[in-house]
Amino acid sequence: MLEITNLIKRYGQDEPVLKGLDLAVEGDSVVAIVGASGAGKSTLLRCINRLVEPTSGSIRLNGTEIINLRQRELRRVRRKIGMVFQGFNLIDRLTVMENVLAGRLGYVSLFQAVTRRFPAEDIERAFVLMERVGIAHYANKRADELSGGERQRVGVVRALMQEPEVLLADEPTASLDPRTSEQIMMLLQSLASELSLPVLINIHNVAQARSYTDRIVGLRHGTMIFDGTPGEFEKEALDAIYGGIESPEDATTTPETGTEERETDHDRT
Ligand SMILES: Nc1ncnc2c1ncn2[C@@H]1O[C@H](COP(=O)(O)OP(=O)(O)OP(=O)(O)O)[C@@H](O)[C@H]1O
Repeated sequence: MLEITNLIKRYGQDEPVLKGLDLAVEGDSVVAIVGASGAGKSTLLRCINRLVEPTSGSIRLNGTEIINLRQRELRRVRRKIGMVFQGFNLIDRLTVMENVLAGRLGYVSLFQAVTRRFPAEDIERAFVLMERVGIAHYANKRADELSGGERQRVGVVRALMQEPEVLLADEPTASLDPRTSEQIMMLLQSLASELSLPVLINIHNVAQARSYTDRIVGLRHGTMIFDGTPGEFEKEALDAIYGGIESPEDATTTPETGTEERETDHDRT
């Protein structure tokens, strides 16, 4: 379980970007974090893995306080926090398998890492996960030979190789076409439930947030102003979060479209 209490983040002397957030996320819950540009969504995710240093508050992952951990303990806890990125963050010249195994770097010795001698169980786990997301046949291909959707599947498997206790996804579908985006959202949703893994997804596409998550958290200027189910996320919440301006994605994609796609594509993911 991830428990965030009174989280404040201030960059320099500026006005705080996160103004005392409270959020608790249980295993296998998929939470969308929505909000206008600059609302603090990325800062929130980055505070959780301490890529950004929180100013104050508490972030506990299955009982371990993350704030104030020193380097060594922080490295250990970071292994438990998987991250999926908008731009995939793969190493292009390496193969899919090599990229996937990078998820184990926090667990193996420097010698094993440098000589690429990963334990057999790591390689086996890599194949199981790659099979699961449909990229096992690309294991020996270079990462830059894959499509965007395939590259994001590599990113997801790399994160899962860490055996994470929480998965953070920062705009994981923003670089993908609508259909591929929905497949990735569906995949994250199914993996959360299969692995009992809480997943937090920063997302601009409100329709996809509604269709593929269990809970939506809305931020405005660093304050949580909505926390509810997709069914409760109606015009009033949208107006409060986006100041009455309909988000562009919501105008072009309806939640119903998402539902149809989900049924059609069910077997693929
Ligand atoms: N390293 C930084 N130094 C100073 N200010 C920052 C830094 N990173 C982010 N900010 C500011 O913090 C605020 C929140 O940024 P953040 O990236 O968390 O928002 P966001 O909701 O993720 O936006 P977007 O949807 O555009 O990615 C913005 O005003 C931004 O300019």
